[in-house]
Amino acid sequence: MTSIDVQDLTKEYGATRAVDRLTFSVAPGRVTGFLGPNGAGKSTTMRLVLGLDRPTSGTATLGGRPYTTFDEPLRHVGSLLDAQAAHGSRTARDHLRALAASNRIPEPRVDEVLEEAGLASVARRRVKTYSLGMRQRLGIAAALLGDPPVVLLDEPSNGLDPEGIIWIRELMRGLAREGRTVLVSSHLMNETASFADHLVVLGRGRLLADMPMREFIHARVQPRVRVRTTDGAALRDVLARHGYDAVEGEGDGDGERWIVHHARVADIGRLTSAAGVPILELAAEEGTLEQAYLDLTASAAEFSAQSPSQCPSPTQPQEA
Ligand SMILES: Nc1ncnc2c1ncn2[C@@H]1O[C@H](COP(=O)(O)OP(=O)(O)OP(=O)(O)O)[C@@H](O)[C@H]1O
Repeated sequence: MTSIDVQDLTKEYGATRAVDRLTFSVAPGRVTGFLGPNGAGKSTTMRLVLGLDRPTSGTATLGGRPYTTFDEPLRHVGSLLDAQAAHGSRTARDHLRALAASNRIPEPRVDEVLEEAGLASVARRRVKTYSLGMRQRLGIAAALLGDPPVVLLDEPSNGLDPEGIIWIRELMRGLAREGRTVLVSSHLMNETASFADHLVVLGRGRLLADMPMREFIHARVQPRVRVRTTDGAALRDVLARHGYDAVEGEGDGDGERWIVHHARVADIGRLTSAAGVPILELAAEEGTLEQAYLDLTASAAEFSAQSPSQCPSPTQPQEA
C-alpha cells in the first residue's frame, strides 16, 4: 500500500510562495478530494509530488520514495495534469505505445486502457483531431497504463460529457476499492461530493483542512429540517417552547413550508406529533460540500487578513 506523503513542503516562485510549509498524507483505499481556490497551490503540490518541479524546502514522497528515484515511474504513479501534454501529430495509440515502451509496460496494456477510456474506435486518429474531452480521456488512459498503485488527477472531468463524468467517477471509486491511492483536484463541489471520501483543502499554499468529507460538512453546516404543515402558528409555538427557531419558507402547493435550524428530523417529528400539529411533510436538509467549502474559504480569507498569531489553527474546523 502506497501513500503520498507531503512533509513541510514549500515552493517559492520568486516572491510568490505557492506552497507554504505543507504537511499531509494521502492514504490508500479511498478517494481524496484536493480542494482550494484558484492559486491555492494544488497544481504546484501535484507537480512537486511528480518531480516536475523542485521544492524550495521539504519533501514529497510516494511510499517513502521521491518520484525521481523511480526508473519506471508509470508503474508506480499515474497522473493527469495537463490534457494537452500528448504530441498532436501522433495517434493516441502511438502516444501510449511510446509511454509503455519507456516504462517496460507490456504492449497489450495499451489497447486495454484505450478500451477502458472509451477511445478504442478513435485510437488510430491523430491527437490533434481530438476534442478536449477525448484528450482528457487519453490523459486518463495514460495515467492507468502502468496499473499504478497511486493516481493523481488534476481536474479530471474538465471537458467531459455527462456520460464521461459518470465514467470518471466510477473509475475513481473503483481504483480506491482496489486499494489504490487516489488524489483528485476539482473546483466542482457537487461532483467532488459524489466521489470523495476524504478531503485536503488548501488556501494560499497552506493546509486549511484534512479530514473525512462527512466530518468536514457536519463540522461546518448545521443540519436543518424542512416541515410542511397546515397549521404554521401551532408549529412555531410548539417549536419555540422547546427552543427551536422555525422560519417560514417559500410556499407552493399545499400547506405552509417552514425551515427549522439546528434541528434533527427525529426530534422535530416527536415534538410535533406529541403536540398534534398536522404535518404534511418532514425532511432532513443535509449540508452540502459546497456550503461547507464556502464557509471554510470565507473564514480563511478573513483570518488571512490577521497576523498569523491571531489565526485559529488552520486544520481545526471553525463553528459555522
Ligand atoms: N511556474 C510558475 N511561475 C510563477 N508562479 C507560479 C508558477 N506556477 C504557479 N505559480 C503561482 O503559484 C500559485 C499557486 O498556483 P497553482 O497553479 O499551484 O494553484 P492551483 O491551486 O492549482 O490553482 P487553480 O485552481 O487555479 O488551478 C499561484 O499564485 C500561481 O500564480
